[in-house]
Amino acid sequence: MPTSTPIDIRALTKRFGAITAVENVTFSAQPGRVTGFLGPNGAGKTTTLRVLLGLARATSGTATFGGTAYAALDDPARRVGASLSSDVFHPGRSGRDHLRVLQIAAGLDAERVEAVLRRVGMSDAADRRVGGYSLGMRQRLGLAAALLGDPGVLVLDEPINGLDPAGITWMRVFLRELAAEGRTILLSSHVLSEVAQTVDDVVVIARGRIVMTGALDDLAAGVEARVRVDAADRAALSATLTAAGARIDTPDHGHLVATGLDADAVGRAALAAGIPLTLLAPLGDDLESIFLRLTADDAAATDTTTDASSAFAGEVAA
Ligand SMILES: Nc1ncnc2c1ncn2[C@@H]1O[C@H](COP(=O)(O)OP(=O)(O)OP(=O)(O)O)[C@@H](O)[C@H]1O
Repeated sequence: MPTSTPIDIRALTKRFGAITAVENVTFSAQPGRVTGFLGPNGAGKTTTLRVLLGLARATSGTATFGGTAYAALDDPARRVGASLSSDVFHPGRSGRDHLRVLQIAAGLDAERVEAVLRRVGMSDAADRRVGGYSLGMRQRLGLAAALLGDPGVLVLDEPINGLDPAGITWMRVFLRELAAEGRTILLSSHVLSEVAQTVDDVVVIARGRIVMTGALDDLAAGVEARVRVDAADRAALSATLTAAGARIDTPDHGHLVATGLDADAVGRAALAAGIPLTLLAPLGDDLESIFLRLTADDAAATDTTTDASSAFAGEVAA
């Protein structure tokens, strides 16, 4: 059984000259769980992971494995496995040779190469040149490399990016299995829906700052319902829904949007007031829409962002 430790990121800030890539980021990832580190492109995910893996230096704050920085780990290859999207594979080298080079450099047994090839289902393709691999095969090879030292902690940058549906299912089952073995798994993604069925916990980052941490369920649980609704007598509908406790927002696609009541409550309020509805459609309560509202690029869209984040049951930083 590999030795597993939590990942602890505390008050991490990383600046590149005038650019602040990551600001005061704090979160942890626990053993036995898959933690999704989620945010749009450029949000600061890769920078955070690079600091964690000792590939970049923090401007301030710490990123450790149970209190120990990567560079200070006794036997890093056996403790932490990583796969970064920037990893380069020599295109003329076979998958097996790529792993051999890493295995030798890390001082691991040669049999580990065959073990990880089997584990990621790449034994048959192992003698082919990496240059001819599909993106899915490269992802598997990256994962095989991360697993060489049978580490208790896995740090994976966008492991699902570019996979086809069968590949996503395979990766999901595999990562769940690795977590069930007690490993700490931190994976980044810019698409929540791709990892929603894989992760236990989520850490959402936008513009270098954490906007939400908690269990995946917290993401959906605290968000106010929104309903697109309309009636021939829009003024009467608006007054009725306001009286029932909804806020009526700017028209969406030319219709009213009621926030704070779900579709059932909106329908009942209209019925009680004798207002025939011409439209009643729940809005934006699928996970991806919530994620997009939370990470909206337009920082001034704080109406949605603040409303949504302040309602989270999980720990929230504005
Ligand atoms: N070496 C660097 N020098 C200058 N700016 C950088 C450097 N590395 C990253 N940045 C900037 O820091 C910010 C965060 O980038 P980062 O790559 O960490 O985001 P990300 O969330 O991983 O996005 P992506 O998925 O696109 O890689 C971006 O504005 C990026 O341009």
